[in-house]
Amino acid sequence: MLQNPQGKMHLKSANPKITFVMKHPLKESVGNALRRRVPMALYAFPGIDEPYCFFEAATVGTLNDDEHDFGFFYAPFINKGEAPRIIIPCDNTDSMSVDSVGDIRFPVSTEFGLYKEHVSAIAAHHMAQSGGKTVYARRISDPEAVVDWPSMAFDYFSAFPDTFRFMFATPDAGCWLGASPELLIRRDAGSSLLTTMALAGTLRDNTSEWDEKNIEEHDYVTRFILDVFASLGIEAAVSGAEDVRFGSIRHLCHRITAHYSGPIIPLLNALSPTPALSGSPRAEAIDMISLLEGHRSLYGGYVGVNSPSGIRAFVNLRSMNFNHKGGYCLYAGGGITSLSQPSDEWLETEAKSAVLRRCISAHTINPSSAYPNPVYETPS
Ligand SMILES: C=C(O[C@@H]1C=C(C(=O)O)C=C[C@H]1O)C(=O)O
Repeated sequence: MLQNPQGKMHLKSANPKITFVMKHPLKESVGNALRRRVPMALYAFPGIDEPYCFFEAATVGTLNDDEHDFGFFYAPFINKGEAPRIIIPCDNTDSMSVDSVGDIRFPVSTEFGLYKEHVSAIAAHHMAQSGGKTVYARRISDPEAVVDWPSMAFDYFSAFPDTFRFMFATPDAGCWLGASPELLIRRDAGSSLLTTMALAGTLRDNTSEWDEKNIEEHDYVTRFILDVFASLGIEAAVSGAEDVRFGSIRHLCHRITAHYSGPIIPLLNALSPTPALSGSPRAEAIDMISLLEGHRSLYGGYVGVNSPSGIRAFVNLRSMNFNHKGGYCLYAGGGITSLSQPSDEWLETEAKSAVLRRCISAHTINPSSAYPNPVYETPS
């Protein structure tokens, strides 16, 4: 259904008590919600075309284990164990305005010169340490471009039907959209079966075998997840290696399952950010990221849905922060080890963000003079 946003559709609420009456086709409703600057969320689970959304009335609170709040939740990259924020459908139109965040200041685009300098420094650091990994991300931003966000989002979502697609707006987070291939946690209601994945390592072609660099950066993630589970007394099983496709690229993936019926929020917060988005050793990698990149906001944190059928959380990546009035910043990163080459890593971030950039260009109404076209420097 996301492929045909003009058509009629059944909208499902995450909260069984709320019925949504859509007066407009979906794309128009998204546009109206953004213009009205009220909290909203729209999402579609991997492999399912039917989007769920709350536009008409929604409020923002915190998601706690002991409260059965159903809705769309999100947490930032730097997460000091706080409960995620949650957007909950409600009966009243909320007076909260997404504008109350004030004017969003988007970080500037990371130029290749700075990127190369940072990636080289990180690789040298891991060489000196004889191991380890840091996930370094670049920003691609245009503070002024005006984009038709609903059309852009539906194009982007249509390109990645196997991902968790999301778009939401709140006063504290501003507006975000993304298509995440990376599951953080899934637990169905009434079941203690927990599923997660180690997803790290990227190839830009269809033929290469997984090499030492990719296997090393992947293994940090698998080991970290298993260590977190072990620290909570959770015994886990790891599946065989598989490739997960994202457009023209492939990621190395191991699915991990366990039985766990304990509180889920502490587990989510212990896992996030995994070394797929931070690095290893994790605390040191997070410090290095803060120093070199600055504030990541929600990129690298998680987004998800708590509903009567269970909880599903995904890593917030292949995503962007935008302002309904104009301006955006998208994020694209990759794991840097002692074996990293800055030009290769840059091309990896180009590949990860290619569809997002293409969709933005296709739906830009007035390219700003500061950044008329997404033309990227080719690394030398
Ligand atoms: C950091 C990103 O992706 C992560 C890093 C990967 C890698 O370094 O190979 C692969 C998948 C993701 O876990 C991103 O897309 O921004």
